Amino acid sequence: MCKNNVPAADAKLKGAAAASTVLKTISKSELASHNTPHSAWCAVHSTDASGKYTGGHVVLDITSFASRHPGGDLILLAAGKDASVLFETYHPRGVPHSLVKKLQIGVMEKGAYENSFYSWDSDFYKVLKQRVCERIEEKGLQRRGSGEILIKALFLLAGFWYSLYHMYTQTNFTNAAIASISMGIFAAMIGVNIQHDGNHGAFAKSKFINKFAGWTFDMIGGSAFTWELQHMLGHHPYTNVLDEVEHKRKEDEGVDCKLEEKDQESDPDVFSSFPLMRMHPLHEVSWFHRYQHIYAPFLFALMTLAKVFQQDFEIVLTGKLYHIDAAVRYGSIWNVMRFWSMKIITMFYMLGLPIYFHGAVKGVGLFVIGHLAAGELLATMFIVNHVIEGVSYGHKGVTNDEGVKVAKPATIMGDTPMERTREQLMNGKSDKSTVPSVPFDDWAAVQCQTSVNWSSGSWFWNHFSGGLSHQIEHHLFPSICHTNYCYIQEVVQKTCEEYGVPYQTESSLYVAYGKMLNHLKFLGRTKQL
Ligand code: HEM
Repeated sequence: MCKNNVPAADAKLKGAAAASTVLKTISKSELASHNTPHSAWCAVHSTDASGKYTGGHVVLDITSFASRHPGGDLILLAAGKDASVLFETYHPRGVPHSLVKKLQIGVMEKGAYENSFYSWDSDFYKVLKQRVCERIEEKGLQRRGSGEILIKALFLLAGFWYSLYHMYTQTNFTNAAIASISMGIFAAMIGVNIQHDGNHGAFAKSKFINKFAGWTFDMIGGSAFTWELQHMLGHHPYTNVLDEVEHKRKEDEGVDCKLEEKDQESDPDVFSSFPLMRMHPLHEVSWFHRYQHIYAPFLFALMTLAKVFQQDFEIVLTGKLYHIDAAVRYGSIWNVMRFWSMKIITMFYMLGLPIYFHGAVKGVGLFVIGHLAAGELLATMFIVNHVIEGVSYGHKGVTNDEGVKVAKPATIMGDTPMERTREQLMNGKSDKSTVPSVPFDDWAAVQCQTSVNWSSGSWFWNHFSGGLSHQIEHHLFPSICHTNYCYIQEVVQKTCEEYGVPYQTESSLYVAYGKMLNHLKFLGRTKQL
């Protein structure tokens, strides 16, 4: 049985910040000013010893605990903000209440973060966490990665360097281009299979190995720090949510964009990665969107180039990406130096050496070909998870009985799939009172509606896609190694069925891709949704 059994971290905690007896009230701006590794505070929603939410948020000083944190310095991503989502999703076995109490230095001022879209009161996620931990134990698996992912990682790294070597040494351009495509594919596979788990703290138990695995993203030309910020503070907590900038712009223009959630955060992985596309129902339609289902597959190929040349530099130079403050990573001169050093080194072997061996035009061509192959593969496997027929968009703000704006995921047709699944569950039961009631804004239920699986349960596709084929499981359990997803999938699906929560899975990547294009076609041609 899975318990909150984490004595090691607890025992090592000596003093930290908790000595004070009178807890001070902390404002949002004061919390936000403690957003660096040298002074890191974070807010998490308040619970009692049994894990029941008691309302409001406690403030923790995690500065000195960070070096002892079993999940490594990932904890620093929480600095300066409401970290309830990270706190809940990265600890499937929970965090001891006594540890939280020891780190607590204050409480958030009344009203701060009350307007967070998610609710955590239902049993759904708690039961899911427990069952998933039990399944992993039953199967004798490690929650974080072991031999299976390590062997794959070594194979992919060897494939990348071997392809690169061939790209330099093939005198025939066609052969060099084939090697470049192969290099691009291996780079994409390293991205989804190694760096992704490493940066989520899921590749291995060792913090050092996780860091090293995460760093492979810099090795293929990206930046692990940028990725952490945009993926873990943008995409995961705010999946399929329209970006704040777009919303503000519309408001300034006096457009009633129906988006009522004023302080909503954004999902920079999905929407801002793809200009010229209408991927969210609240985006305005332009004439060219009519053809987006035709040009989308070509545009997708630019994904990695856009990230490597635009987002990486934007965030390091401005210290911000949309709503995401980068101080916790790029506030450190060492991290900035690592960023620039790795950019220079990777440009040397991915662009400089091809130019040296093949001449300027062919060298640049090979570099671009590699990126296009990587971008196309990544986007194909990723976009179908979040932009597809039947998926819900994060939040169409609805006001609850207390006058608070909360999440109610809805599809582009305006329906909430959970209403349907709940009704089906009700119809099948003679005693309706036994049907569990999961709120629409329940964190885990929202994850199940804003993500879609494909080829669920398949070991091969799970490995090939680095777990992208099990996107629902990934969003629910980002700190569990992707090699486990095909083993926990059945538990997650059954629990969803039991609680009346939607679980959408497509039979193959091919089917999912077709549905994604249909969805884009509809979005590109329909003005008002
Ligand atoms: C805010 C205060 C936090 C505290 C007090 C805390 C404490 C802990 C503790 C006690 C563990 C060991 C759990 C176990 O072995 O089951 C742990 C593991 C972990 N934590 Fe945290 N954590 C915090 C925030 C975070 C954040 C913000 C992240 C991610 C962004 C994170 C990521 C992880 C990961 C990846 C693990 C390893 C999970 C595993 O073994 O499955 N933690 N943390």
